[in-house]
Amino acid sequence: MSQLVRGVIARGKGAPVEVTTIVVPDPGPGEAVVKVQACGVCHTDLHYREGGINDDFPFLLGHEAAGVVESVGAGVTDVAPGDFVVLNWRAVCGNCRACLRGKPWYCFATHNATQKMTLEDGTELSPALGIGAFVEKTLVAAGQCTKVDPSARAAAVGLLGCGVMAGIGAAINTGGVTRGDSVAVIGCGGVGDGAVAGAALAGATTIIAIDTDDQKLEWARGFGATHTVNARGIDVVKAVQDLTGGNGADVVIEAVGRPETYKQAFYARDLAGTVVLVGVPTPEMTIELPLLDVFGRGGALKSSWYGDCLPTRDFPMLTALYQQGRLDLDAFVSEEIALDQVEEAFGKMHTGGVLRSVVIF
Ligand SMILES: NC(=O)c1ccc[n+]([C@@H]2O[C@H](COP(=O)([O-])OP(=O)(O)OC[C@H]3O[C@@H](n4cnc5c(N)ncnc54)[C@H](O)[C@@H]3O)[C@@H](O)[C@H]2O)c1
Ligand SMILES: [Zn+2]
Ligand SMILES: [Zn+2]
Repeated sequence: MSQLVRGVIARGKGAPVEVTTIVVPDPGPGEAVVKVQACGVCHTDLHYREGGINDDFPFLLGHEAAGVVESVGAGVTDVAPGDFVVLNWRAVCGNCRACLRGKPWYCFATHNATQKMTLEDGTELSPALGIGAFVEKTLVAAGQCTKVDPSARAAAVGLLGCGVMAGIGAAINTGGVTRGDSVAVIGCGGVGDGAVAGAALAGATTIIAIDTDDQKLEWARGFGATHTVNARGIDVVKAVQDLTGGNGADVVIEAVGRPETYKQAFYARDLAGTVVLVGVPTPEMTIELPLLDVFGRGGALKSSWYGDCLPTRDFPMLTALYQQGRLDLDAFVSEEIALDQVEEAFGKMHTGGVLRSVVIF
């Protein structure tokens, strides 16, 4: 029997989101229905509602969530009703070329639920990042559910489902930050501060946080930034060079997704440094770089999807660090909000004052 629940959808490009009734089918083979307890508001949800990712409206937004498995379909053995799980948007297949080559974070056969959640009139919804979790209950593939310590706070560990994981993983997994490194992070929202926290966990000794908002910079210090730079009206590349003995940073992480910050990231690295691109640009964005500059700089230019994470390895590990007081996930949660405040939370991404708004059910 399908169930009727409340959820947040984006109907068309740029239109404000709305709370409406969603039809959640029973889980089919390999699927699970999860009672969502908390779901963070990520900038990628705003990209969806602005039509910046694709045009498959209407979207069921939300993808950074933790909750409890309510029911599972045939053949599901890894999770059972009652399990506390963090949802992931990349359930790796184990069999594709990427998986077999030991790089499952590039899995191109990601399994999401095959059935669709719909509106009451039968309109099929596109779940954001294959999840859709601004909803009381959601249908996902069982492989999208990763069990973590059930005593952990849902609002905190749910953030591992996207932004904070993307940031920590960009630093540790993609950037390979190690003890003694200098790291610059451009954009200190939930993702960028995840990168700051990841760099600190990895033992970086210089961590430069860069943002246009002083409040964000103050929070970045709390996550381990050793230096902060307000990017307004200054030469960001020079600022990073000045703080790294003229060299540029060993690892530069871009967590904004704009042409000017992509360009800053490219030039702010040490000649042998690594640039990690995490911010998501829109399809029309471009930058021009002299080929001599591309050629003349060694190191590596990488992008990072989901922090090159393995949810089954990384979610329980980071939850353990959180429980031990070594990773302050609570500090990412600026406010707990209700389902009908998602549009307001999008507004705060521009006006500031909030690191992560988290919808609590
Ligand atoms: N690659 C991935 O796997 C992945 C995962 C999640 C999110 N993202 C992307 O990462 C980006 C950041 O997401 P978020 O949720 O942290 O967003 P956010 O809105 O919380 O944070 C963005 C930050 O960038 C700052 N900023 C804006 N313009 C700037 C500039 N010119 N210089 C320096 N700082 C500037 C803002 O003040 C803000 O603090 C988005 O593009 C999002 O889509 C990527
Ligand atoms: Zn695969
Ligand atoms: Zn996200």
